[in-house]
Amino acid sequence: MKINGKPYRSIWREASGEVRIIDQRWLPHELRIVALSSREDYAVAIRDMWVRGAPLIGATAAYGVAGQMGRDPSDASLSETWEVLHETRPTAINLRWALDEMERVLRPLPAAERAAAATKRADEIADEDVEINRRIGAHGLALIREIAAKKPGKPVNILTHCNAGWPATVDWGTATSPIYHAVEAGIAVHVFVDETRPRNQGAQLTAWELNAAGISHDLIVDNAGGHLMQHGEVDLVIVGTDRTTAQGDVCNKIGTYLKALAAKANDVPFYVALPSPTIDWTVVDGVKEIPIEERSDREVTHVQGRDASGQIIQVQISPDGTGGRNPAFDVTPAALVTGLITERGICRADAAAMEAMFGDLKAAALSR
Ligand SMILES: CSC[C@@H](O)[C@@H](O)C(=O)COP(=O)(O)O
Repeated sequence: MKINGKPYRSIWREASGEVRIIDQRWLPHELRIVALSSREDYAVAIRDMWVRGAPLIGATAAYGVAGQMGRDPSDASLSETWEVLHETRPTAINLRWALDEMERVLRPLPAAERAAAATKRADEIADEDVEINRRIGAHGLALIREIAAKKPGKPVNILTHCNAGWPATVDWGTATSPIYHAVEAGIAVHVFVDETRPRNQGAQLTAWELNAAGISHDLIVDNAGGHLMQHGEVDLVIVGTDRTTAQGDVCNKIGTYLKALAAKANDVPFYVALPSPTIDWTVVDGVKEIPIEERSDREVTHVQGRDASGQIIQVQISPDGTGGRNPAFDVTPAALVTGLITERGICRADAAAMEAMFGDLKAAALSR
C-alpha cells in the first residue's frame, strides 16, 4: 500500500539482501524504517512488536531463519532458531506455521544449500501472503457489494477491531483488503475503527492506513461499538484473526469477543478475514486450547501518544500502586461468527465446511 504516494510493504528485502521493516511502534507519528540482521534482532522485533499482526509475524520469522542460515546453516542452528523465534509470541499461529514451513524445506537439504533455499522460501512466504490477502479482498468485496445494493446512495458502514490492515500483513491486510477492494470498485464505505486498548492498534495503525488511503473513517472508543450496532449504524463487522481452530473458533485481539456478542444481539453480520496459514488444525476448542498471551500491565496503566511539542511520550493514566491484567487476545466461539472470508472463498465457521474447503491443507498439516 502507499505512504505519501510511494508503495510499501511492511517487510521487504533490498537488492543488497538487507531485510527492512517499518518499525510500527512509532506510527502514526513517525515512519521509521529499520534493518533486521541478527537472530536477536528478529526475536526482539517480534517480541516487542516492532512488527505485529499474525501474517507479518510469520513472514518476519521466515526471514529471521533465512538470515541465520546465511551465518550458520547447521542442523543445530536451524533447531535453535526455530526455538528462539517460536518463543517470542505465543498466540498467533502464523509464527509456528512459518517456522515449520522453513524447517520442512530446509531440514532435508545439505547445509551448504540452506541459505539460498531459505531466502527463496522466505520471499515466497511474503509473496504468498500478499496474494492470499488480495484474494480475501476479492471475496470480501462480494459481501460489501451485496450490502451496498440494498442501500443505494448510502455508504456501507463497516466496523473493525485492532489492526488487521496492511501493516499486520505483508500487504493489503486481511480485514482491510475487502475495504480497499470495495473502494477500488467505486463502492462508498465508511469504517468505524475501534481504538483497541491497550496498545491502540486501531487508533495508531488502522486509522493511519485508512487516512493514508483517503478512506472515510471514524475512530471510536472500544465501548462504542455496541451502541452503534443497536442504532443500525453498522452494516458489517470484519475482523482479523491470530488463530482459528478446526471448528471455526476465532482467536483475535482482546475485545473481539465483545464485538461478536454485540453483533449477534443486533443481527449485524460478523465476518472474520482468515488466511489459511492462520488455521490451527491441531486445535478444536479455541477457548480451552489456545494459549493467550499475557503482556505487561504497563500497557494498561500507561498510554503512548504525541505531546504538543511533537515528542512521542508515554503517560500514566492510573494511580501509583494500581496493577493491571493484560490478556492480549480472546476467543470468539464459532457460533458467533457469520462466516470466514478466506482466500478460497467464504466459508461457514464450522468443522465440516472448513474441512470441505481446506481438506488438503488439513491433511498436510496433520501429517507433519
Ligand atoms: C491480519 S492481522 C490479524 C490479527 O493478527 C490482528 O487482528 C491482531 O490481533 C494483531 O495483534 P497484535 O498484538 O497487534 O499482533
